[in-house]
Amino acid sequence: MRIGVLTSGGDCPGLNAVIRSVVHRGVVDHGDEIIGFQDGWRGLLEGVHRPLTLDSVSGILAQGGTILGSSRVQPSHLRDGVERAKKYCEDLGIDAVIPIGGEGTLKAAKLMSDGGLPVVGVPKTIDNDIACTDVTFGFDTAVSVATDALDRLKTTAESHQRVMVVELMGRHTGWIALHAGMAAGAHAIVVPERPFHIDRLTEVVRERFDRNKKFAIVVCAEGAKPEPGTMHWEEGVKDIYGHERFTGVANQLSRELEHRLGKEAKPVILGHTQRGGTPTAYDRVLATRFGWHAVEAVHKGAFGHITALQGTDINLVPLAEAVAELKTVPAERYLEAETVI
Ligand SMILES: Nc1ncnc2c1ncn2[C@@H]1O[C@H](COP(=O)(O)OP(=O)(O)O)[C@@H](O)[C@H]1O
Ligand SMILES: O=P(O)(O)OC[C@H]1O[C@](O)(COP(=O)(O)O)[C@@H](O)[C@@H]1O
Ligand SMILES: [Mg+2]
Repeated sequence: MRIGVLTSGGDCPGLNAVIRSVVHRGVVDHGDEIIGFQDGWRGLLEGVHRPLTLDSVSGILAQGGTILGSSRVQPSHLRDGVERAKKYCEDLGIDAVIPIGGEGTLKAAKLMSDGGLPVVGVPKTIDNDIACTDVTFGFDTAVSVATDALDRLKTTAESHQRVMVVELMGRHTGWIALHAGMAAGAHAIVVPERPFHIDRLTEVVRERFDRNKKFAIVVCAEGAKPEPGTMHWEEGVKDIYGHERFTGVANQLSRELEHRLGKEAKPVILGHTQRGGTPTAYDRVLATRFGWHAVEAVHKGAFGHITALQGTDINLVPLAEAVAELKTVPAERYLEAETVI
């Protein structure tokens, strides 16, 4: 068979491990030809591609980023391009496409699949918010990077009796903040699923100083917001891809906490360091398994599905189910964290 592969949306440690696995399983075990589209859906819409051989994927297992590049394309442009993408694949003799991406990419994959393109998706995101899969690769790496940063911030915060307000990624969900906050022993964790009340947050930090503690670490997901009407809040505007441009929860929160507590509060925005660089061993294994199973699904003709980790098995889940809703942090998971902060 001839199989196309592309990476789309925000990059994520482990993308190269999936690409490598698709090439190995396809070429070595099935005698397939693998074609890589450049820069995500744009490569498919504009016809920019190259063959991927065993040599092209040699040495990329532990490499961050994606050798295929990624991009964002306006959804309307994508909707208009379904027929063009199909025609292009037919002309190239491509039997199936494996898009690797987050919830946006998988919505685009569903669009293509509904339009008749044979597609098997592979979910990726450091945010871990895709429904139907217990975990996405990239999440473990992001949590490790964030935990290491929090550990380091604790020692400098203590030396200067400061509050550190650390902003982690997590546009719609607080999985990275929850896990890194728990792993590093943060003193408050703020997530988008649970709007915060500035009075309560201030009290948590004040009580800590009252107990003669010398510092506090407040972890917040970038998409976290206050309960409406409880503090002045600058809302972000949406970009042309429909993503909110955040105004900086750490900046706004640290200003407010400093004002209320009379203690120095520093904002720290970890940003893209969380998704750059080498994937952890866990993410390399999960990514490799996803690639292997995506090729199997193509050979079974199981189009319109994504690979998903359920327990320890990799199963196939319909795209429609995978994009129906995001996997948010449930209240009981937040309660477990609250007990130890
Ligand atoms: N609702 C949608 N319908 C069709 N295509 C979409 C939709 N949302 C996003 N996409 C496409 O998928 C691309 C990647 O989505 P994005 O949210 O940026 O990244 P991710 O796949 O990591 O979530 C977008 O640039 C766009 O082309
Ligand atoms: O800076 P970018 O590339 O626009 O993306 C930022 C977003 O991408 C992420 O890192 C991952 O989100 P996706 O998996 O949806 O791409 C988010 O945590 C973050 O909000
Ligand atoms: Mg997205």
